[in-house]
Amino acid sequence: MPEQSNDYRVVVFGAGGVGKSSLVLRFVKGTFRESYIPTIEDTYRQVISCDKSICTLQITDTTGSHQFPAMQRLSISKGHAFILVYSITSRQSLEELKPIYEQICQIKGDIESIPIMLVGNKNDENQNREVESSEGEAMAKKWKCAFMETSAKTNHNVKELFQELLNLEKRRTVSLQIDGKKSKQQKRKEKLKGKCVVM
Ligand SMILES: Nc1nc2c(ncn2[C@@H]2O[C@H](COP(=O)(O)OP(=O)(O)OP(=O)(O)O)[C@@H](O)[C@H]2O)c(=O)[nH]1
Repeated sequence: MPEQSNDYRVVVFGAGGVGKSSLVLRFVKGTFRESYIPTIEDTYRQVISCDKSICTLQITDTTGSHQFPAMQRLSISKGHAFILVYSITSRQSLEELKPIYEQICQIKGDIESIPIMLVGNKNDENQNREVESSEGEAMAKKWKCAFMETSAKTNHNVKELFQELLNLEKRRTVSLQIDGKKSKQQKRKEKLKGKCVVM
């Protein structure tokens, strides 16, 4: 977990209607609503145990609207980890994640040190599928992040999604500690290798 803070800030991004609020509400409150109420921005707190201590997971559910670029930049700056959500029923929603990913790269720099999950939600809607799992996986590989398909409706992989994000953070912390012992030249080489690529 980041030093000097007991809050671990996770920011959820994605196009309007992909199910960001539904995933967060399913995780935090265990509920699901069929109706669609667009979000401006909501923040939820969940107490979790990490190793032998307690910390707070602060989850920011952002708007799917493109009207608030300053809010988006601020959320990226403050975030420790990111969940990028598209709907498997909308290829467009996957496309819309690209500029968000690019902006995370620009603001955060060394992208490989940031826990990011690419999430294909609504996987209960297989009959309306526009994006194959293999395409999500390929994108995640390109973006050097982890990938999962979920359904906020059926509760498929929702807890696992947040758990995996925390696992990524844990692995990152360990690798940063190991990294501390590497030579400057080796670190530079690895940094160059970790540059962001957008398809
Ligand atoms: N079938 C199915 N529908 C879902 C799922 N997740 C969300 N929905 C539905 O999709 C619609 C939009 O869900 P939201 O969670 O409000 O989407 P959002 O991404 O937060 O939307 P914005 O607030 O506009 O950014 C609602 O009608 C939900 O019931 C899912 O996993 N499966």
